Amino acid sequence: TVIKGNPAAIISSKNIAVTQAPPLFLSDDQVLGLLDWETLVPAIESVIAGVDRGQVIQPARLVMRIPDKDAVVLSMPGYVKGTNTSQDGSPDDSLAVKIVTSFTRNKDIGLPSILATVLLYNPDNGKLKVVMEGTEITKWRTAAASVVATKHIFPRSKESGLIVAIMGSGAQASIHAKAFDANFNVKQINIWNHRYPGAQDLVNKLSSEGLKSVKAFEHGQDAVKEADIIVTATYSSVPVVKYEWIVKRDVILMLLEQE
Ligand SMILES: NC(=O)C1=CN([C@@H]2O[C@H](COP(=O)(O)OP(=O)(O)OC[C@H]3O[C@@H](n4cnc5c(N)ncnc54)[C@H](O)[C@@H]3O)[C@@H](O)[C@H]2O)C=CC1
Ligand SMILES: O=C(O)C1=NCCCC1
Repeated sequence: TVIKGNPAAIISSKNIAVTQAPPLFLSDDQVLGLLDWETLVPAIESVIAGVDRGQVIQPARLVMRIPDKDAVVLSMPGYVKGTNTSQDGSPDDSLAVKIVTSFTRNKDIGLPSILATVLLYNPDNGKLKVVMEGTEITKWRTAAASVVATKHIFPRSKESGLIVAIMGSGAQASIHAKAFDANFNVKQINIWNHRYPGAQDLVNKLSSEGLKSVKAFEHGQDAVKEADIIVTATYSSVPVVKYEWIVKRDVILMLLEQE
């Protein structure tokens, strides 16, 4: 796809929708090129604050299960009343629908379990502006929300030398390791997976990407016992962390759940 102009500017501009221009298509790679923690974390922070101020419309998501495929389809519309003005001087309201598919057997064919599409509309007339693959933005957004939660509700989040334990070694485990490494003063990241080689593979991948002090653990209890921050990112139907494993008195626990 050839994008004329800066995709970020096109997305935030309303002019594209006023004309008869067809929707822009953005691939995951193109979306990835627009994502960074410095922009995303404050954006998520501001939208969560907007919920409190009544600036966000976000109905409960529609969940469709397909039991014979171990699959779920989630439909998530959302509207955010803008507070700033965009380049053309009008408020930067946003109207979008995200559709997520969760096919847990996808690992067998080398596809992510969670795939997503985001449809972005002109908030004043409902015209479709952008169709984007939403798998990367979904990964990043989820981890950014964990960062925001940690910043605001974990009193020790500004401490240095934090230990993060991550249960799972898939897409969310990986992006949470990167998010916590980039946004907090982390001393060590412990990775546990129900299949140990998965934890080792993720440690190798993160280390090769420059993360320091990432360690694989064979037993969940060992991974969490010194942890300040614990993230569970698995498809397990039973708890992967036991209360009695947690040694420190003030720990933040983030549970990423399948519907
Ligand atoms: N990928 C995303 O953007 C988001 C994912 N989530 C949720 O986070 C969780 C993990 O998702 P992903 O990392 O994307 O999936 P993934 O398929 O990439 O990783 C799944 C992880 O769960 C482990 N696992 C699978 N079955 C297990 C079992 N029975 N017991 C223990 N561990 C098991 C796998 O070994 C792997 O480490 C899911 O519950 C998902 O719904 C939530 C929000 C966004
Ligand atoms: O995007 C989200 O929110 C998701 N929630 C749970 C399943 C994966 C995506």
